[in-house]
Amino acid sequence: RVHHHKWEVKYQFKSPDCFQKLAVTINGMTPGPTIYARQGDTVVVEVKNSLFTENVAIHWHGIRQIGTPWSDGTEGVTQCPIVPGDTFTYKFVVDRAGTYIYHGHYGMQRSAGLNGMIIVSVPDGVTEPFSYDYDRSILLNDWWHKSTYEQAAGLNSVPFVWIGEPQSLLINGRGNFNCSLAGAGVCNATTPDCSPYVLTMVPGKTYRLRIASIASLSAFNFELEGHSMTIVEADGNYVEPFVVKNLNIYSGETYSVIVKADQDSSRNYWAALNVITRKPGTPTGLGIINYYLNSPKKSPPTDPPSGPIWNDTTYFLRQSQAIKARQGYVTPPPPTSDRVITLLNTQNKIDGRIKWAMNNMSFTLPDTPYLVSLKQRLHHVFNQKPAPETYDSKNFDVFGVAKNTNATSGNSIYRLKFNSTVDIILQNVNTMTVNNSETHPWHLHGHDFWVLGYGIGKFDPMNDPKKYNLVDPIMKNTVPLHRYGWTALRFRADNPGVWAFHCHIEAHFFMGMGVVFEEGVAKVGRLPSSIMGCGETKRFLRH
Ligand SMILES: O=C1O[C@H]([C@@H](O)CO)C(O)=C1O
Repeated sequence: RVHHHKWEVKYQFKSPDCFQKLAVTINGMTPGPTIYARQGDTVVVEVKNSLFTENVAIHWHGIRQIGTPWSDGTEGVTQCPIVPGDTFTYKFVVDRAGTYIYHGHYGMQRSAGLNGMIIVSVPDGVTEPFSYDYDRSILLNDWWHKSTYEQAAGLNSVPFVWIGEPQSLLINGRGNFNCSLAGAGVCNATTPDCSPYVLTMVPGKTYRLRIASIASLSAFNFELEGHSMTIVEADGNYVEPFVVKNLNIYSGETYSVIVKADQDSSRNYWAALNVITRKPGTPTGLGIINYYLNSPKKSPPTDPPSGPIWNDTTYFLRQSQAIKARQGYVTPPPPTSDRVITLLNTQNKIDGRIKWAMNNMSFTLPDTPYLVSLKQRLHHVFNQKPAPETYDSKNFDVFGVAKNTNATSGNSIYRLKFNSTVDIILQNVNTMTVNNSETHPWHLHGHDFWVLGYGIGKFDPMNDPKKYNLVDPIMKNTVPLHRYGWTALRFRADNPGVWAFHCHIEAHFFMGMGVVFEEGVAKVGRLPSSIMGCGETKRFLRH
């Protein structure tokens, strides 16, 4: 089956947390419309850019784009941006059931509201390894009142202006800012835009909740007061079920949890969204679990859950380590890898601006998308020197304030041997601030990777690999790198194309926290001319 969607991307005034802001919308909505499809279907999305003064690109997060690398929607990597007034058609196959998201991948538009969910159901005749009565989706986000334009300009200015903590946390696009703090600006506490999200549950029934985070900065803890959750899916892969009181979810991750409406049906409960891993500066985001026949407006009689202590890294690490592939659905990783790339994550200062660098290279996008320059062999449009494979680990103190030595900006990439097995060791450290390390959710385009292990402190290449889970590791596309920690991943470079791998914090990617992998680009089919038009790609349009 083929699903056709026609989307118009434009600015509209929205008040998701009662405070009015210009948001980037799809057909007037933020979050945008949910895409529903069945495994194996083709999705076609015609995107018209009606922003007038800004480019657009949309990434289908978790969809591997096998055979369609030009539809990945990564501006500067897989396509030229869609210029104002133009229409671009994305076409791809959703080859695996699961919960996915989509979002803008140009500038910081994801943060301005350009995001939504993709729900892929199992093919007819296939049953899932868990059962439920109802299927519901919950998209989590953080929200600022300043325009993302202003935020991006600040991040690029000397002196550097940080975006700060969000004003609100949104559950399915709804938050509740205290209008008495609004100062200048329009704030209306009674607008229907910001009435809290209500999840109505029928007593005794079982719910599958598909929970995704599209947050720009925050890591979240999501709790359904009084109800435990059984985690059964992560990033489109089945999880060996385990029960949690609350879910730690990092930007770019998706989960399915099973929840039973088995509590006191005479009252309602809170759905609570709290910030973790950064010192919270934002009130708890609140929704209502409404037991059927109570009024959805009836406030729960209890205080909302305040979440775990924000810096309880042990707790976050334990939940990450508990996620295993479901028995019967395990794809074991290759036992060894052909190449190990170690990526040191540092905060740096370059030309007076704060940046993030991987092995001392802060990533910048070239004017000509890599997919075109690599396929057409335009060797002069980006630095051909391979990106740095590792860092000087012997002389690096991961707990000390970053010394900021020798960092530069660059657009070199990693070229991977087609079909080879690659290990990535992400190494976190202290930032440029004393006693501070930040959690970074890393997202890989075009693949799932096996999550081999996590640890705290400096990765030990002699001993830590002995503790890798090579038996039943989960496969994911987004994974947290915990504070002062390391995360080890393995993937097969088996998808011809050019793929970004980056921190899913919008501001951090903007500040250079990413790398690019190329594999098998010679095997990529004829590139559609619709991805061209910018930089050196213009020469291929002159016929
Ligand atoms: O990238 C970041 O910059 C700030 C801060 O470190 C400097 O202002 C912050 O909290 C980030 O996550």
